[in-house]
Amino acid sequence: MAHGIYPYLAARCSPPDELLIDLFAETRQKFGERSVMQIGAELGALLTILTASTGARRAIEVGTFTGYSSICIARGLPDDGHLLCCDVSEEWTSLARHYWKRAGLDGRIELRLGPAADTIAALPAEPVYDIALIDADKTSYPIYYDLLVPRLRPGGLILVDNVLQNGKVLDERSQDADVRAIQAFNEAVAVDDRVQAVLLAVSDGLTIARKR
Ligand SMILES: C[S@@+](CC[C@H](N)C(=O)[O-])C[C@H]1O[C@@H](n2cnc3c(N)ncnc32)[C@H](O)[C@@H]1O
Repeated sequence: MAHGIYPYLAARCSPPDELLIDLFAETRQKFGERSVMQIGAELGALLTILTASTGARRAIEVGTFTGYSSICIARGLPDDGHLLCCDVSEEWTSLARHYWKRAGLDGRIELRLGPAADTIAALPAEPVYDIALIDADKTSYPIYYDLLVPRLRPGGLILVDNVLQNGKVLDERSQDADVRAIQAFNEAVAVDDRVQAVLLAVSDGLTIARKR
């Protein structure tokens, strides 16, 4: 992307509301540098748009942290929609729970604590999910993806965050485990004929894979 264009477009997306601004600030105040794990506001807006415009009713998220992405997805669901959140951290997700309540979304969101691969593997292998977000430990992305594809309805979307690794995916000699895992993951998704996929330069890179 041309130099300087990203801040321009990020500043011209619908801004986050007061609740998301408060969540961003409280995450930073409580968890310091860890707050960089939060998704950006422009990706948050895109999550709500994709969830709402596809008419999604059942969603699943791998990697919840303090809840920013989950709130954006849940806001795109209908009142009787359901989002299943998978994370390992009681501490980080306790802030998410607080904000789900404040947002009036706690009835729509369920949290399961534990390794996400175990949580997803324990779900029936039925194609019932309309939309999924993967945003957890990068080396496990292929595992999450392969567990999620059969659980997604035809036409459903898998969204995958951080697929550019701050541009480090271009370094074919990288020894960084996360970068190498994402490089391999991106190659595999591009030739996976179970889906139609596009890699977008939104935030740190977002893959959208639509199940055929
Ligand atoms: C990048 S953060 C997620 C950010 C979140 N989507 C947001 O919008 O704020 C990654 C999260 O993945 C979780 N995580 C890491 N390893 C995991 C695992 N094996 N199973 C489930 N969650 C895991 C971490 O606890 C952390 O909360």
